[in-house]
Amino acid sequence: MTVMNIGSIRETSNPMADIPSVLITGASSGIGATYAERFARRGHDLVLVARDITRLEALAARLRAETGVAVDILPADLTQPGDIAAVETRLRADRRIGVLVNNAGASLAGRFEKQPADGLDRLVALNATSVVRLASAVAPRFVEAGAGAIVNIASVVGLIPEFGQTVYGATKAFVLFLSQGLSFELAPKGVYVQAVLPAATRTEIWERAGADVNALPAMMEVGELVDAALVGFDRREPVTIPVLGEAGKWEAYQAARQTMLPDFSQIHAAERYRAAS
Ligand SMILES: NC(=O)C1=CN([C@@H]2O[C@H](COP(=O)(O)OP(=O)(O)OC[C@H]3O[C@@H](n4cnc5c(N)ncnc54)[C@H](OP(=O)(O)O)[C@@H]3O)[C@@H](O)[C@H]2O)C=CC1
Ligand SMILES: N[C@@H](C=O)C(=O)O
Repeated sequence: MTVMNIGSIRETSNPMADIPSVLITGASSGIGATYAERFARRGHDLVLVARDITRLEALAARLRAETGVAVDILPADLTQPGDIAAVETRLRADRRIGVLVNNAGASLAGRFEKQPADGLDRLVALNATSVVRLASAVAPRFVEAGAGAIVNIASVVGLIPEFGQTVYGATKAFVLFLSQGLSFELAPKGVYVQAVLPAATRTEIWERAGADVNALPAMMEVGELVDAALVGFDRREPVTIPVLGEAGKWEAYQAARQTMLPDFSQIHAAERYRAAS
């Protein structure tokens, strides 16, 4: 089996050599738990982060038994400063960790004017602040090593203000922008950054937000989502949108955005904004 090391792709005949550990947030269910299973089957030791200790312990025991990899659990509520600090410390100190999967996240039911400010604050803390804090914790060590990978789970909703999940979508737009910016800054230094944009995927996020997933339109199964995201990961794709059939549509979107850049260096208001004299 050829093992590709993250960042600098080195091939080795020894299947157990140079396989970095993977720290996955939101690993107790859904996409995170599936990433844990897939990376364990690839031979990566794991550090699993979430709040539910019982579920983390059960998953860890199963993966140890089924794959033989080492699995640590690190219970943490990523909206709580003391807890996220412990995860940051692990990321800084544990030099075996070569992949960070920033997956933990939630959505919030209701329309903006009905959503409580405290709920919105927690949503931003989990979906956005925790992502940037954990990336910040690990980036210096990855840059120093000239290798490493940061996988940030965004969402297609971050591209759809019309979807009506405004703050959730805003957090996902933040994750996408953060990932693209980090890729611009860190890829030249050997660090791979991937934004993954799932569409609707069958996980507990729906029930946790008060929806009946069985009453919703059909959606992707979580194993198919993660397997597609890992195809993008293995290709070192900076932005992976598993449901997008034509890569050219994303490339055209990026190109259209970049056509505006020369205008952003203008020092006078555009003609269309000049008050009629
Ligand atoms: N399912 C979908 O349709 C889509 C999901 N996504 C994104 O995928 C990611 C994973 O969600 P998904 O698997 O669907 O949903 P799940 O609800 O199944 O998983 C969410 C995970 O995040 C953890 N989590 C929730 N709150 C906290 C917290 N405060 N601190 C630490 N961990 C927390 C949960 O564990 P615990 O409760 O044990 O803490 C759980 O492991 C999210 O970022 C989501 O926005 C993106 C697009 C589509
Ligand atoms: N989690 C879903 C919406 O709530 C999504 O990101 O599609």
